Amino acid sequence: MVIPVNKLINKAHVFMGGTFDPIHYGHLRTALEIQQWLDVESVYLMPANVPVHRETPGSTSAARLAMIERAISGENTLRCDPREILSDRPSFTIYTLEALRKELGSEIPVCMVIGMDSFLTLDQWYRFDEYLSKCHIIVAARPGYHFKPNQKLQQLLTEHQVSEKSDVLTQAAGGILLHELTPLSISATHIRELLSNGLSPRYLLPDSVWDYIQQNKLYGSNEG
Ligand SMILES: Nc1ncnc2c1ncn2[C@@H]1O[C@H](COP(=O)(O)OP(=O)(O)OP(=O)(O)O)[C@@H](O)[C@H]1O
Ligand SMILES: O=C(O)c1ccc[n+]([C@@H]2O[C@H](COP(=O)([O-])O)[C@@H](O)[C@H]2O)c1
Repeated sequence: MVIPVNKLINKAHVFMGGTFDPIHYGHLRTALEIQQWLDVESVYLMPANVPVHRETPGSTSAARLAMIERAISGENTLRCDPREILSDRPSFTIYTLEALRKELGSEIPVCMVIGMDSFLTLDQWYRFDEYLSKCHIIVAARPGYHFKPNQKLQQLLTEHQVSEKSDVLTQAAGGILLHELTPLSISATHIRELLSNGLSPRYLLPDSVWDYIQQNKLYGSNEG
């Protein structure tokens, strides 16, 4: 059977890690736009359990997972990969990349999506010099974070930056691709601040997530 070209779905495995404390439209829109741009079947949101690089999240792992499930309910192209959040060990991304490679083999492209703020700290991540042998890195622009790489990151870019999506769809790993998206100046920090000041975060995140926050009185909110 001949499959029409526009029905061919790229096989790359794409994931976006985060604390998601709570998940908001900045995460969701980024994941969706990247899924559509790459024309892959889905993008996996990968919540961290024990973040290795920041304070303990303001809500439990179970609550963060429940909010993600509510946020992506009904959207087939976004999925949750709970491997980190269901694991007791610290959520070092390199362990996840090793596990993905074991499952997927060495040929399928793996793309890790991170925002510009995350990218600017990448050289401090555990065993970061091994990342590009295991995955591509897609860096999503984020309002408020300008592209100012330090010397180490500049060096990494000189060696690995690519400019076309075909570069990450046809090779298994090794490319860094910077990508512009609909700019959404939304952060979980701002949402938590609004809530702790008794203000509504509505329209910065899905109503299903806002309902969950109120029902469970998360982040110092009072039930509405
Ligand atoms: N508005 C946004 N636009 C683009 N990328 C984003 C946006 N918000 C978060 N990201 C990216 O999503 C990933 C997960 O982010 P995270 O869960 O830390 O959310 P956050 O809003 O940055 O949270 P916090 O304010 O608590 O640090 C990171 O790579 C981050 O850069
Ligand atoms: O493995 C590391 O050393 C490491 C250091 C900093 C961040 N990360 C991962 O980067 C992703 C985004 O982190 P954050 O703080 O924006 O939620 C999330 O999946 C973290 O586990 C991973």
